[in-house]
Formats: sequence, C-alpha cells, structure tokens
Amino acid sequence: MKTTLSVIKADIGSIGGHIRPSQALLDAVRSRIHAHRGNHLLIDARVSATGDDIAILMTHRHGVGDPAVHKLAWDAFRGGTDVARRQGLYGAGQDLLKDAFSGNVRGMGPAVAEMEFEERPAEPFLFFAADKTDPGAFNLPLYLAFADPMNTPGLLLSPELSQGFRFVIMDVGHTEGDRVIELNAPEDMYRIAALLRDTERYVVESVWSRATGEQAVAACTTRLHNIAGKYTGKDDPVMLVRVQKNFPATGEVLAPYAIGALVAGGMRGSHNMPLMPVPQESGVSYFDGPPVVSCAALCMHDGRLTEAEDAFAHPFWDRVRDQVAAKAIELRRQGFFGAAMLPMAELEYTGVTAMLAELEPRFRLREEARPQVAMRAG
Ligand SMILES: O=C(COP(=O)(O)O)[C@@H](O)[C@H](O)[C@H](O)COP(=O)(O)O
Repeated sequence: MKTTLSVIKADIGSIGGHIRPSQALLDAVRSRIHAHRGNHLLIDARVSATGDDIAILMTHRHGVGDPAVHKLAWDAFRGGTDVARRQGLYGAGQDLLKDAFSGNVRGMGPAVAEMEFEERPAEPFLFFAADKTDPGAFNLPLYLAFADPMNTPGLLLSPELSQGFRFVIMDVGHTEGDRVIELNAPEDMYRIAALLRDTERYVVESVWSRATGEQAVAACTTRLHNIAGKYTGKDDPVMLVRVQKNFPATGEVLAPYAIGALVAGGMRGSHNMPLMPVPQESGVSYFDGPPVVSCAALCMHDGRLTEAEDAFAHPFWDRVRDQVAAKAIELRRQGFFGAAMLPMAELEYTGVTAMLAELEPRFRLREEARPQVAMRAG
C-alpha cells in the first residue's frame, strides 16, 4: 500500500513584522490539524514554523493533490487567519490569495511539496522549509547532493547511487506557462548545471533514482508573483527528500548547506543574501533575514511519524551560522549596488521601476544635448 507525504505551507500572519508567527497562531493551526490525526483523512501530521511561515506535514493514503487533504490544510490556514486578525498580527492571511477553495491549494498561494511511494521497511526522510527566499535556493544543494561526487561520496561508493539520478527541472519563467524537462545525471551534468545556475528561471521539481525508479525529492516550485501578479511575500519554498540506502545519506544532503550560498531574498525579497541553516521555529531578524532554511529529519512506518530531529540545531551549524552572518554583513556593506540587490526584472517592489519610468522623458540623446552644453560654456 502506498503512503503519501504532503507538506503545505503558508504565511498567514506574523508578530513584529515578517518575523515569526505568534504562539497562539501556531497553536490554532496545530490543533485544527491534530484533530484529524488517525481519522479517515490523515494517518499522522506535524505542524512547525520557519521564519514567519507555518508548515503542515501530513501522511495519508489519498495520493498527491487530494482535494480533501488540501482543503483540510486550507481550512486550518483560514482558521489561523482569524486568530491572526484577532491578535492584530502583520500580514494576516497573506499567502491565501484566493477567496474560495477550488479543489487544490496549488495556484492559491500556499507552497506544496508531495510524493506518494511504497514505504521501505525503514523510511528516513528530511523536510526542509525556507523563509525569505525562493525555490531556486534548493538548486545548488540538490545539484551537489544528487550529482556531484565531491559532495556525495555515495555517487562513487554505492553501486545504486552510481547509476545516477533523473532531475525534473521546471522553467518557471516561460511566457506560455510552466514547462518541465527531464535530464539524467551524470551524462547530462553540464546541461543540468547550465539550467540550475539560473535560480530565478529554472528550479528542481523532483529527483528520481535511476537504479530503482523511486522518487527521492519533491520540491515546491510556486512563484507567488506568478499567481498574484505582484509582490505578496517571497515564495519561501518547502521540500521533501528521502534519504539513505538507494538515496544519498542524510549527511550528504545536509552538507551543501554549510556553504551559506547566496540566494535571492532577504529584505523586500529583492536582494542576494547567504542562506542560513537554522533550527525549526527560528524567526528572522537581520535585514528581514538572512534567508533561513530549517530541516526536520524523521522516519515513518505505515505512515506514522517518529519525533523529528532538528538537523540544523546540532552545534556544528553554530560555526556555519557565524560564517553566514559575517558573509551577510559583508554583502550588506554595498547596500543596493551591483550584486547586492537583485536585477531589475527580479525586484519584488515596483518603486525603482516607477522612478525610472518618470525619468525616461528627461533623457536626451547625447548629440541633442551637446549644443546646449556648448552654448552655456560660450
Ligand atoms: O520580504 C519580506 C517579507 O517576505 P515574506 O512575506 O516573509 O515572505 C520583507 O522584507 C518585507 O518585504 C518588508 O518587511 C516590507 O514589508 P511590507 O511593509 O511591504 O509589508
């Protein structure tokens, strides 16, 4: 019998700005979801926060995109939004972009990652949640974990892993809508790299073992401004990664987060900032960031979840956090100049564009301008 792992995440209100949800809000969502654990809909569930986002992790038998499971999460977020409004939280209901539920939360604001599979006798997996960044933040860690033996020795040492992985990559910037391409590592490594280097255009949707055909990764690809048509908060992605045996080991999947790679996000969703691995339930702070990622490591059996190990709470990551903080401060020293701020097309607020539009008529061609300068000089 197959089990489905679903994670649905939304930002529905925060204390003190876009920092973290209140305890009352988290409790409200949690109690609504926990009431369904073990009933006909859910086998198990776990509710957590990262930055100002609340994520609902659920196990069930209803497959990917199930309307009843999605509605349960939607209703929990709607109920939570009432609490957020009563408490005067900032951005109450921010990610709930549609009024009426229409069968699936995809395209309605919340981020989703789901996969359905036959459980292995032991089923270890990782649940990642990131805040103040977008789905491209997972491009480099996934490339390193599933395609690069410099990061993942298993690609050399394990006969199953050395058969490689299939990447399903989504083009989220195409004018006619989202489209996907499938590429195989290692043969297509340069092609995979050529796409994934462009983190705002191409993002990993899923990764599959070529040895067994099993799905290893399900990642969220939602771009909120593609839905709302304007900035309504960064896309703050979630991701599920199955680990060990025919998949990379937990440590191989976690290792790339020690880089503190620069990702799109931070203040007003419009900067390049290093990604900081943090314990779950961490808020954000410096410059509305830095962008953060948490990871809960769990096992499950017949859909029932163990307690979670908070992977980035280990003391090792304190050192990484210090380095990421130093990198963030260093980058912020150049303010809005050059690589510190995102390119024009990726800016999440329209102020600069409006300013440039207003200046446009005041530009004169150099040839036209020259005589006036000359006249003033004479
Ligand atoms: O990126 C941000 C919020 O992202 P989020 O909603 O948490 O995904 C923040 O930096 C805000 O853009 C910033 O605090 C300004 O917020 P507003 O005053 O425009 O709401």
